[in-house]
Amino acid sequence: MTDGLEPEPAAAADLFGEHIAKGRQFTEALARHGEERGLVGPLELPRLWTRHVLNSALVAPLLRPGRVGDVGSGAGLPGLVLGIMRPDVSFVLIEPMERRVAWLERQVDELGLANVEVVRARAEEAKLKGALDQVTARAVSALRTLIPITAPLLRPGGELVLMKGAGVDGEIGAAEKAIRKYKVHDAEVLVLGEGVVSEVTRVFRATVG
Ligand SMILES: C[S@@+](CC[C@H](N)C(=O)[O-])C[C@H]1O[C@@H](n2cnc3c(N)ncnc32)[C@H](O)[C@@H]1O
Repeated sequence: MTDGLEPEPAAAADLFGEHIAKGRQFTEALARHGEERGLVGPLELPRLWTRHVLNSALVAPLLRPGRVGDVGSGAGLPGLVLGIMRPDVSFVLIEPMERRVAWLERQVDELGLANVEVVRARAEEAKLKGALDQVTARAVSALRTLIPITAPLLRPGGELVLMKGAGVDGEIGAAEKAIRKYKVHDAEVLVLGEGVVSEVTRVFRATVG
């Protein structure tokens, strides 16, 4: 057990299923090294499971076998959590900051995630245009600026799976121009985890092209 880390919530084993050992390994590594590496603030340890790891884990059932990009993975949220939970999906974690990339690569190695690749780049400069089936992102930017950097990575008919806060409806209103420009359609807001975790996760899901 790592000092200050929230005890593992009951929902963790249910959500991770057979992958719970790796879920614990990643969460404990983040609790141990996250602060010194500037990945999570000290105040996050008592809510690392619920607010960060389980919140990310709730997205796993939305993914389909194929190639999924996680833009701005940072500490590996949601990319590494999803990589652990969905070995049937190929992930590419797109992150520009060198020390975060080093962390992600080390975790991929230590967790033995053969399905996860790390690319050091800003999304708009990554050589992945039109290459992905789905794109995830969490806490990167508002939809107005997030859609222009994520939508071009998708193949026609690919899907945005963007984790958002309670202000998502306002973000959608402000993103109208980008939604039209990037041919974003069939958009919906999913509320995940009600009755399962203390903080629900909202996802803006939409098809592009
Ligand atoms: C606030 S952090 C969130 C990290 C992680 N997704 C999370 O939920 O904890 C935002 C991350 O997005 C990355 N980022 C910012 N702009 C980006 C861009 N244009 N393309 C890819 N990543 C970007 C930053 O380097 C940073 O790691």
